[in-house]
Amino acid sequence: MISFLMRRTIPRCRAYSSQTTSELTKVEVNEKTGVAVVTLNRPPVNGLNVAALRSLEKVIGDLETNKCKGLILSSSSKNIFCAGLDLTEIYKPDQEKLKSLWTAFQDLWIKLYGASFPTTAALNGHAIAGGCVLALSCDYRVMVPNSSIGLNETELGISPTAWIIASMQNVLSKRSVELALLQGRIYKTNQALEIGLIDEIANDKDETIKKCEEFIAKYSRVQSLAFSLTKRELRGKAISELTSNRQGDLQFFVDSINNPSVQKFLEKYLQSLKSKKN
Ligand SMILES: CCCC/C=C/CC(=O)SCCNC(=O)CCNC(=O)[C@H](O)C(C)(C)COP(=O)(O)OP(=O)(O)OC[C@H]1O[C@@H](n2cnc3c(N)ncnc32)[C@H](O)[C@@H]1OP(=O)(O)O
Repeated sequence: MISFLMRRTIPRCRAYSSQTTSELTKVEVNEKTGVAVVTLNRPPVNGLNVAALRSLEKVIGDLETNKCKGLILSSSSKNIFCAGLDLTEIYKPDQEKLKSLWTAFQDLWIKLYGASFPTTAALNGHAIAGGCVLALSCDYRVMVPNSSIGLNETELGISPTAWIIASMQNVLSKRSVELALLQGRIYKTNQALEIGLIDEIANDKDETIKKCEEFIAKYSRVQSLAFSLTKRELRGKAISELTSNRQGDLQFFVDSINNPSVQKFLEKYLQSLKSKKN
């Protein structure tokens, strides 16, 4: 069943004993449970460029084909889950690359949000903007202390589009979504737990994975077909709204990014990230 993931086999004593590694996304499947740990691997911050988005999308597609029992999305970084879209791809962007970036992000969201198996995010660190979208696209989120999570797009001058809002509305109260999005607010771990943006806190990365495994195990008695049909009923509307308006959604993003005031802000923002070290 999971033979496609077994090209590089590691010793049986490990719980997760079959694995493939691409440069950008590492996959380890527990042969006993069929649960896959998928690790984002684009140092330093797992910035999402086209290749990273496509790599993750392909992995999820393969897991779907191979009837995976559950997904744990993790990161190879010590303290960052994902810092969102690669800012260097949206500052002074090449227009074709910009379109490919958003199209790849749409494709990934459709696969992850609509996955027919339980999905979890083991947040071993910050999950900002697109990183938060990845977490919100999963069914469950566990985060380590002293990290941050949220959608800061309005701070950057970009307005979140309908499917991103839908992902947040799936998790938070209407009031919390309004406050979070209109303020472009980033939450610390304990605040995120309070409003329901994450489901649990874990002490460290290993514990995030353990808690995600426990969550997925709760579905062991649920019929796969019933699970996927129910998820489709719950999430299908948001997905079909995007699939029927892909071009409009893309144009909105491209226009937002090309807005001179957004470009001006991105320039300062990138400088401020760089100057933190000095
Ligand atoms: C309608 C639109 C809705 C959805 C759209 C989504 C758009 C996005 O996702 S835009 C991306 C927004 N992301 C952010 O605002 C996050 C920015 N980064 C941070 O806040 C911090 O880096 C961090 C909290 C994630 C981590 O902080 P830490 O102190 O550990 O590391 P840094 O020194 O800040 O970063 C290391 C290194 O990485 C560069 N970098 C950080 N984030 C990004 C990024 N998103 N893309 C590309 N590069 C990034 C940062 O500049 C540093 O680079 P140098 O080592 O070269 O200085």
